[in-house]
Amino acid sequence: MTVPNPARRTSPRSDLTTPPPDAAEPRVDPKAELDFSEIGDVLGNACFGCGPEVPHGLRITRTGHEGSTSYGEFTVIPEHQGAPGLAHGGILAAAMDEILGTSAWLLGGRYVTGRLETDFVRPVPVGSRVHLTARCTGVHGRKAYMEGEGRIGGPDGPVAVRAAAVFIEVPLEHFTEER
Ligand SMILES: CCCCCCCCCCCCCC(=O)SCCNC(=O)CCNC(=O)[C@H](O)C(C)(C)COP(=O)(O)OP(=O)(O)OC[C@H]1O[C@@H](n2cnc3c(N)ncnc32)[C@H](O)[C@@H]1OP(=O)(O)O
Repeated sequence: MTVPNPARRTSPRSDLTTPPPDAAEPRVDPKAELDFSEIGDVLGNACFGCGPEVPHGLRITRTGHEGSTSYGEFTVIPEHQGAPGLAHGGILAAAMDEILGTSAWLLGGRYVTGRLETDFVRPVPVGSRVHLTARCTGVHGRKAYMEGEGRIGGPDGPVAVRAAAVFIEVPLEHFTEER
């Protein structure tokens, strides 16, 4: 049996992260496009992914979107290292989680990651600028199916990481209730 080489696949999707045939096309909520301040009420500026002053955080900057496709960037710093001189895989997965979550946000609901699948395609040296892209591939009930990739050095740079995910819509209380 031939084992597929993940580096040669163009999508990391499994059955669990592939929208079902009756999934709806994603629709961006114009309010979500405009009302960016609301996410600050939920996440504040303490988010490891995008908090602008979180020590050793990813400090991802969101650079724009077209429909549900969102774009962002971050730089791999020494504190993100796993193997010597290279980004830790968990850091790259966190970066994908953040940009996938940004595209889910644009749908207008409040979403959390239910499942995140990641293919690590090539090593990412410390100091790299990683360009992130994510999009919604379908919506089914409370589930938003997402996928994206991270490229080294520029939007057309080599793909380093690919991810697919299912985000689940939750009520505001998910974030505010005491636990
Ligand atoms: C641009 C402007 C800026 C915007 C910035 C925003 C950026 C934000 C960036 C942030 C980025 C970081 C983001 C983060 O880091 S979010 C933090 C990480 N995630 C979590 O903490 C989530 C923890 N889990 C839960 O709270 C619950 O398990 C949830 C809420 C997910 C579901 O529990 P709940 O009891 O509510 O729902 P349910 O169990 O009835 O399931 C409902 C449906 O969902 C399906 N399902 C459930 N789990 C999975 C799964 N694992 N794979 C596939 N499917 C799954 C399930 O089959 C069912 O489908 P169906 O039977 O209806 O068909």
